[in-house]
Amino acid sequence: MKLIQLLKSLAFYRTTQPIDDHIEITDIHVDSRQVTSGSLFVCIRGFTVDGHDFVEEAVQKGATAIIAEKLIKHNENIPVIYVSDTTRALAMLSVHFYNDPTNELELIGVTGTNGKTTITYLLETIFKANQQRTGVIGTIQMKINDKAIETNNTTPDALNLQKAFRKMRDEDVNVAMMEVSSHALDQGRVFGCRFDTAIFTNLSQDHLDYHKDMNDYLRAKSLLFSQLGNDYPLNQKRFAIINEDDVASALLKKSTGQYVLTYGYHKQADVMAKNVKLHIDHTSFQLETPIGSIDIQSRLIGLFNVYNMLAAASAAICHNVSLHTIKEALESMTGVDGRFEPVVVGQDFGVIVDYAHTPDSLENVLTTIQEFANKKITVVVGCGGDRDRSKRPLMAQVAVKYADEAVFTSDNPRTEDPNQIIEDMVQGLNEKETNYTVIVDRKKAIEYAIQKAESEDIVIIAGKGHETYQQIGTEKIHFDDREVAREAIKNKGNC
Ligand SMILES: CC(=O)N[C@H]1[C@@H](OP(=O)(O)OP(=O)(O)OC[C@H]2O[C@@H](n3ccc(=O)[nH]c3=O)[C@H](O)[C@@H]2O)O[C@H](CO)[C@@H](O)[C@@H]1O[C@H](C)C(=O)N[C@@H](C)C(=O)N[C@H](CCC(=O)O)C(=O)O
Ligand SMILES: Nc1ncnc2c1ncn2[C@@H]1O[C@H](COP(=O)(O)OP(=O)(O)OP(=O)(O)O)[C@@H](O)[C@H]1O
Ligand SMILES: N[C@H](CCC[C@H](N)C(=O)O)C(=O)O
Ligand SMILES: [Mg+2]
Repeated sequence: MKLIQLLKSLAFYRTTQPIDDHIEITDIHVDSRQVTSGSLFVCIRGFTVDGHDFVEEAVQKGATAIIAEKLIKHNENIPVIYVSDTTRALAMLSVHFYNDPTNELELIGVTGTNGKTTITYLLETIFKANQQRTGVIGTIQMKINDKAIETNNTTPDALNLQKAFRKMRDEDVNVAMMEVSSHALDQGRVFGCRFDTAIFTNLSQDHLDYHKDMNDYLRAKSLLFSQLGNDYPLNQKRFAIINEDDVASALLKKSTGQYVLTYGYHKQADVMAKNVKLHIDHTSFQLETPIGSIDIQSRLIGLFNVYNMLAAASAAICHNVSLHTIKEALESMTGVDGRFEPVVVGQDFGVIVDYAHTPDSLENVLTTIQEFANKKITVVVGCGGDRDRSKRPLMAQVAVKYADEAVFTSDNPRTEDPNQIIEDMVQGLNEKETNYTVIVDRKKAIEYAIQKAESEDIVIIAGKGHETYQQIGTEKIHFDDREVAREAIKNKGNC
């Protein structure tokens, strides 16, 4: 694409020299290490380094133009285009470069502290059952139809997002569901995405390393709703799908000028679960919606998953999927990678791997297990390094409150001392709360819990779910809770 053409996506800019009509842009890059000949390099000020410091490297690698927001020294032959905000410019340029791909597909965004990944996978199953071609973007991976692509972030930056949506369109995807993290909303990674539907799951404590406080965290989440398609024609309805039972629902409803569809269990809502029956191996409820009601029997466990199913069903009916198809899909879903995933090697006790890494999700998972367990519950849990420190004591409190024994261990210590992270957790406990053991080495912690388990006990290994690594320092070492648990069960030898 011609540079002069691409720059039409920017409202105002200044250039160091007149833009030559012939300059062709072959690609856009934000990382100097990835620049290829003929690219446009956009300088982004990061949390760690400043992209403006890498212009020289970008030019050496063949960048033919630079977008910057602060004065840079430059090679006279390369035009520099100055804008007031390079992050916003990146989104606009990417949308233009990839020819506005989200205008060509139905796009559903999911935000909230817990449940996003689960809901996007439920939606994928529903839309597949509806004979549509699907794309998924989120924590585990990106998926284009059945092809999985590895990603670094739950929500990629604006450039990689628009590129991914174009790839989806090239593969005839017509509906995409993506997790929209609060970090992404705060950093403008989803500027330029034309959401048709925005889902809110719930709000509870997490990420207070990044957000100043819970209000700031909620403000970031609300951006998905305030950015929801105000420029759309009336015949194309946009929906905000909101959990009525969550205290944040009132503010989020006010944040959007679009249609609102609420879902819930306790409070009166547009879409409701009635007659909920929770069992150890399945869940049943009646799904009541504005287009009718239908009985659902699902293999997902726990009330929190009823909420996830309500959210997914609500979005699906807004996208004209029939109740019959929603039922068929929800009932076919066996689970999501690393979420409440049983590890079964023929042993006579239960082992579950789950991704609970917040106080609220840990409480949900432990209270769900408590409902069915009649013998000992052991939880193996840690807290991530270089992440919200204030959730550590809260997670320890939840662990000792709902489990008979907690084994505190490491969960991606990153650049922190794992002993100190566990110390921060233990600080949350009083002298009467002694039902815990500290085993820093996660493998040994899992082995210990499994070794001690007796017939019908339940061991829940929380926090890492689908992850296949342990990040120590800046290095990622292969580690999979499910593999370690399976090995430990075999070594115990009662299966
Ligand atoms: C705190 C945070 O959000 N950081 C994100 C941010 O990185 P950063 O600001 O540190 O970037 P940086 O390293 O300073 O680089 C600045 C610029 O210089 C460029 N650069 C850098 C080095 C170089 O040699 N040349 C060069 O050009 C970089 O490409 C970049 O454009 O921008 C990067 C690119 O988009 C992200 O990958 C990165 O996410 C990091 C890996 C991260 O851990 N983020 C977490 C906190 C996060 O975003 N999590 C949420 C999910 C949370 C949840 O809901 O559970 C997510 O959406 O993933
Ligand atoms: N609706 C929910 N409410 C509370 N807890 C939930 C809910 N759904 C799932 N959980 C718990 O949270 C964990 C993470 O679920 P999931 O991966 O779907 O959430 P997420 O919002 O994508 O998380 P992340 O922000 O890390 O990407 C699950 O393993 C389960 O323990
Ligand atoms: N997306 C979450 C994942 C946390 C998972 C847990 N295993 C950890 O590393 O803290 C985060 O980045 O906070
Ligand atoms: Mg997720």
